[in-house]
Amino acid sequence: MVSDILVASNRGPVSYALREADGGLEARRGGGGLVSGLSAIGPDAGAVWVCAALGEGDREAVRRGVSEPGVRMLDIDALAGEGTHAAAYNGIANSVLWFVHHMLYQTPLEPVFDAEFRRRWEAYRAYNRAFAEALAAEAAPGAAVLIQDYHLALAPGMLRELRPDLRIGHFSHTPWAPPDYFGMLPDDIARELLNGMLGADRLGFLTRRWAEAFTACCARAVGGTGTTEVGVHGLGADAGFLRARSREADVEERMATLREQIGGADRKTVIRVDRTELSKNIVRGLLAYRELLAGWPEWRERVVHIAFAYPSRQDLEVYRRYTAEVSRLAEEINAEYGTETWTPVLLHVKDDFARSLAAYRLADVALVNPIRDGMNLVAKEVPVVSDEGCALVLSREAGAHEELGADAVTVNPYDVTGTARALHEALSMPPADRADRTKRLAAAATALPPQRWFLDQLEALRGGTAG
Ligand SMILES: O=P(O)(O)OC[C@H]1O[C@H](O[C@H]2O[C@H](CO)[C@@H](O)[C@H](O)[C@H]2O)[C@H](O)[C@@H](O)[C@@H]1O
Ligand SMILES: O=c1ccn([C@@H]2O[C@H](COP(=O)(O)OP(=O)(O)O)[C@@H](O)[C@H]2O)c(=O)[nH]1
Repeated sequence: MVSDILVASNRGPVSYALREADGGLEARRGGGGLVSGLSAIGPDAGAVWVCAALGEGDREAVRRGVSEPGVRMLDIDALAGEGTHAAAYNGIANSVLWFVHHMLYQTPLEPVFDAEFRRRWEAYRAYNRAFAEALAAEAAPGAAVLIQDYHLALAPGMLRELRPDLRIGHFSHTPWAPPDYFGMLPDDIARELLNGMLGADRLGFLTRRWAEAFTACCARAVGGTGTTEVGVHGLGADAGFLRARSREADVEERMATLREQIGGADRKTVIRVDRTELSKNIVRGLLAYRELLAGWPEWRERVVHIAFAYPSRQDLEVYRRYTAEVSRLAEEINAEYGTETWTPVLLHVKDDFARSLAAYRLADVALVNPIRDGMNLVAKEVPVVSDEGCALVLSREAGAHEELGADAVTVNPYDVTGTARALHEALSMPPADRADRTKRLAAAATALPPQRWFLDQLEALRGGTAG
C-alpha cells in the first residue's frame, strides 16, 4: 500500500486486548490527547496512520493481520529486536525526554546519563529507524509525512536520508524545555536529537512559547534551525464530536450514577480528569482541596471533588508510586473530613471516556493544574460540553492557558494555598458570570478544531499558506 499522506506516532487510534474467554481481540480507543486530536481526522482524509504495537494484544493483532482501516501497526520488537520498544518508550521517551520537557527531574539524584542510558539510546535509535523504514516503504513519491512527538525525534532525519523526495513534518505535543534545562542532556545526544528533528521540512508546536524554546535550544546547541520552518498550531477541541457524544445514553446513565455518589442535590462539584501523570500535578491538587476544606469550612458537606485519574505508563516505577500516593491522599482526606452522609473525594481510576464526559457536563468547577503541559485538551473539552457553565481553574503552565487564560481562574501549579483560594473563588462565582465565561472559553477552545489543525499543517508542509 502506498499513500500520499502518512501520520506516524507511538500510540495509535486503537489498541487491542486479548479476551481471556475465547482468545478473541477487542479493539479499544487509544487514550490521551494526541489520539483525541488525530482521531478526529479519520480515515476519510485518506491518510495512513503508522503506529507502534503497545502490548501483547496489539502484537497479536499484527501477527494475525487484524487492523482498522487506515491504520498500520508496527511490531517494533519483531522488526528491531525483543525489548526495543520498552527500552525506547519507557527508558528514553517517557523517562528522559518527557522528564526534560516537563522539567520533572529531582536534580540532586537524577538524571544520570551513564552506560545504561547509552544502551537505551541505541534502542531509541533502532525504534526510530524501524518507523523511518516503514514510512519510507509506505509513502508514495512526494508524499507528505507528519511525524508526531518526542518518541520519534530522530525519525525525520532518518526518513530524509531514505527518501529525499518526501515532504516531512514533525509535531511536538509536549512543552519544549528552556535551553538551560535541555542542556542537561549530554551534548552529543542533544545535537543528535535536534538534528534529527531538523531533518524535517517543517516543525510544529502547540504554542509560541514551546516553539521559541525549541529555537533557543537550536541556537545554542547546533547554531540555529537552518532551512527548517517552525510553525505554531494550537490544537483545539472537536465541538461537533464532543457535543454529540456527550448526549448519548451511556453518558446520561453515568451522570445519574455520579449524582447518586455526590449525594445532596445542592452540592457543588470540583472535577479533574487526567492520566495518572506526574506532570498533571494531581497530588498538589488534592492538597489544595484539603486546604479548601480546612480554610473555608463553609464548603464542608457542600462540595465533592470528583477525581478521575486513569492509569498511565504503569511500567515505570515512579508512575506506580505516584498512583499509590494519589489514592493514599484521597483516602486520607476522606478519613479526615468525611461523614456518614458525605464523601469529600470520589477517586476513580478506570479509563472511562463516557464517565469523563458525564463529569464534564455536571461540573461546577474543573481543576486543571499541571506543572507543565503541552496543551491540555481536558481544559478545552469541559467548556464545550458543560450543561450549565463550569468555572475553570487553570495552571499558567498549561499550553491551553495562552488561549483560555482570560476567562479562567489562573493558578501557579506549585502554590497549593493559592490553588485552594482559586477553588474557593471558582466555587463562589455567580452563575451568570460562570455561564458567560464558559461560552467564551468554549469559543476559544474550538478556534482550531482538529480537522483544521491537521489540514493547516498539511497545507503549510506542501508549501501552501503557513500556519
Ligand atoms: O501515549 P501515552 O504514553 O499513554 O501518553 C498519552 C499522550 O500524552 C501526551 O499528550 C500530549 O498531547 C496532547 C494533544 O496535543 C496535549 O494536549 C497534551 O498536553 C500532551 O501531554 C503525549 O504527548 C502523547 O504522545 C501521548 O500519546
Ligand atoms: O477516560 C478517559 C478520559 C479522558 N480521555 C481523553 O484523554 C485526553 C487527554 O488529553 P490531554 O491533552 O488533556 O492530556 P494528555 O493525556 O494527552 O497528556 C482528552 O482528550 C480526554 O478526553 C480519555 O481518552 N479517556
